[in-house]
Amino acid sequence: MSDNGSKLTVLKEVPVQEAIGLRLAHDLTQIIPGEFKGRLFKKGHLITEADIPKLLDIGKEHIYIMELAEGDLHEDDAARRMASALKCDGLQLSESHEGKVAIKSALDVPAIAEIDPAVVHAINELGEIALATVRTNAVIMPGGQLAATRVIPLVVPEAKVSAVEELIASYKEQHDGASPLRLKPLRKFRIGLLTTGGEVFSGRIQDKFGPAVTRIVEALGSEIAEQRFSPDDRHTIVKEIHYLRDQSYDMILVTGGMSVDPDDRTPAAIAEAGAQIVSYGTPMLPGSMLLMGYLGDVPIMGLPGCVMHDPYTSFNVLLPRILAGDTIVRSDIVGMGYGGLNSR
Ligand SMILES: Nc1nc2c(c(=O)[nH]1)N[C@H]1C(S)=C(S)[C@@H](COP(=O)(O)OP(=O)(O)OC[C@H]3O[C@@H](n4cnc5c(N)ncnc54)[C@H](O)[C@@H]3O)O[C@H]1N2
Ligand code: MOO
Repeated sequence: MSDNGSKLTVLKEVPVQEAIGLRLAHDLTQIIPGEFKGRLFKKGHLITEADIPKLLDIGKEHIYIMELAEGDLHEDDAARRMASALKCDGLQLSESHEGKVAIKSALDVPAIAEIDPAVVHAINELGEIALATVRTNAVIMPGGQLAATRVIPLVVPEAKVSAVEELIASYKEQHDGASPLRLKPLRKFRIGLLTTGGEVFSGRIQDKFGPAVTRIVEALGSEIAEQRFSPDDRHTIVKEIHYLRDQSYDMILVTGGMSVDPDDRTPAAIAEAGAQIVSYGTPMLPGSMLLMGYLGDVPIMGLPGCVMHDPYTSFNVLLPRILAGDTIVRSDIVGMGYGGLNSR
């Protein structure tokens, strides 16, 4: 509440029994663990006699009646204004709900988030307000949420929200109008897949890698255009990589033979095929034996066995970035170790 010189926001506590005919000043939440969490009453709801036991059930013996002073903002309006300042092409805002506005993807394809952490910190440094975001490079599916705004008290000085708007405006000014919060859409790649391993090539065991990689790739809107098979023979692997390159696929994936056995030929074959190796080995677990390289400008990856069975590996981190058009460099790989342990 702020003193604007003339009038202060008035919050009057009224016992619920005396509140019939009055309007609620904010959304009221009910939580029944395991069953329900959400809005029981909406801001502005006209209280009736039938509401009184429901209000008592959620622990409300009093409600607020509010007269907002000029220069103060209701939590819903403050959250909406902050979210509007952050909105740009590809984003949409939810209605305010219990004082919160969600910022979501408006794209019809998956995307990755690009967020400037310094701006997020500067906004949260102001106090009494909250901007929570996902991390840069998080995958956001169509309609998925990447951030939310809220203020902490029921009422904040408008100056607080203006300060947020100014921080965002000055970021946009310095970045050609780009918001500190944006999405990079994923392109649809046609991918060539080479599955190595004598035990699969000979038919001793059934291929489990193809279906696993297909699932991951398709979930991001791309496709495995062709799958080839090879025994653990370096020359054959090189020949098959060249075949896939000659089909002009957008990316080449090679599975199996990525670790330390004598039959693990894949890393050497990828190098012999002419790829520039960005890194063989990735400081993330699972997924440490992953190889990242480029054959000309075509990304090529050697995928270790864990990709077959582990739901989140270094492949899940790098693939979306490649589909978004990022070129992976060594510092990207090095940076994956911090926070890169997904213990099972
Ligand atoms: N002593 C060490 N052991 C392991 C290391 C290590 O550094 N030192 N690395 C571990 C990591 S990390 C991984 S991941 C695994 C697997 O590495 P590879 O990519 O070399 O996998 P393979 O040896 O080719 O196969 C392992 C396992 O998976 C089966 N497989 C392979 N491809 C398919 C397929 N297409 N369909 C079905 N099953 C497949 C294969 O038959 C083997 O049973 O190594 C750790 N060990
Ligand atoms: O590369 Mo392994 O792929 O860490 O489980």
